[in-house]
Amino acid sequence: MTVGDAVIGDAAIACAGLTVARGGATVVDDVTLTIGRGEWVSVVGPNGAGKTTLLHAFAGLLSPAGGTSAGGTVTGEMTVAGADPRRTRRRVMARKVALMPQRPVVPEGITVAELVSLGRTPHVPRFGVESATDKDAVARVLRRLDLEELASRQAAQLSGGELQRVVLGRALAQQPEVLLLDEPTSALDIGHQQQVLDMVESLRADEGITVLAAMHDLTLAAHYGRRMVMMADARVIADGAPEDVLAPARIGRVYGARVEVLRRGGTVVVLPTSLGAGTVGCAARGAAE
Ligand SMILES: Nc1ncnc2c1ncn2[C@@H]1O[C@H](COP(=O)(O)OP(=O)(O)OP(=O)(O)O)[C@@H](O)[C@H]1O
Repeated sequence: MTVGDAVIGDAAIACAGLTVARGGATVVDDVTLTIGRGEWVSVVGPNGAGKTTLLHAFAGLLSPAGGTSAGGTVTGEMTVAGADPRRTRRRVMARKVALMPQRPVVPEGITVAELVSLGRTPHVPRFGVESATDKDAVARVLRRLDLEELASRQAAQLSGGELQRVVLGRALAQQPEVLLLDEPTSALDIGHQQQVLDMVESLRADEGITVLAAMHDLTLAAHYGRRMVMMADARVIADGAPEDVLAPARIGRVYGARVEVLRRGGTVVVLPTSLGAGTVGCAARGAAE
């Protein structure tokens, strides 16, 4: 099977010339990527670069079969877990691909356990009831994410960080082949950041799920993603090992930030520096190379 010029073979995600237009603007521009099964790829880039839109395109949230919806116009080639999300029914796609959204919508009156159970919906037959397997999957997720004590609480009353773990739980309960994470740890304290990302990493290593995670924390993104894709102005401007992508000059150009990039024990650490102490500094716009 090929997408564009690439032979995708066993790829979990492949796209060629993927372009998304929204509200008259091109917000994802000519993106070509191939992501192998079992990879963890971190997507980084400044606000508005197009990260969420890319994840939504892969999740099939932007356009129904045919290509156009209020969400945007998606052109180019794309396959995710063996299917084109634009031409595959949402329920079928949801058995293979789960998205943890940046801004979750929480139905009124729903408990934590019920919200996590929603992840089983694509697996439960229409007009059927949850099986023992479904209940087991939910119980396992509640345990692994340290959510058992919160199970009967109203989801709408949780703290931002608690809710973020519950929403990840819903995505994990889907038991997807491809897990799309949009800022999965933005509301978490440092302990829960590690707990949650370590858990996703163990699922990747043990069960071979593919992880594509949009993350703002460059150090965490580099620590968990063996590969990093950097976006700016709707385009992919760098794709490779974190130590290559996170060049201080590039971070300065793309983010308009002054940073120092250190290597510590095989991982890359990005430190903000104060005026005068930094290595670089300049404008954020027009950063695409
Ligand atoms: N429904 C929409 N209609 C029009 N423009 C949109 C819509 N959704 C997003 N955009 C625009 O698309 C661009 C990319 O947005 P996107 O949310 O993908 O960026 P991002 O890289 O995820 O940003 P952030 O880091 O701030 O979450 C932004 O300029 C945004 O304003």
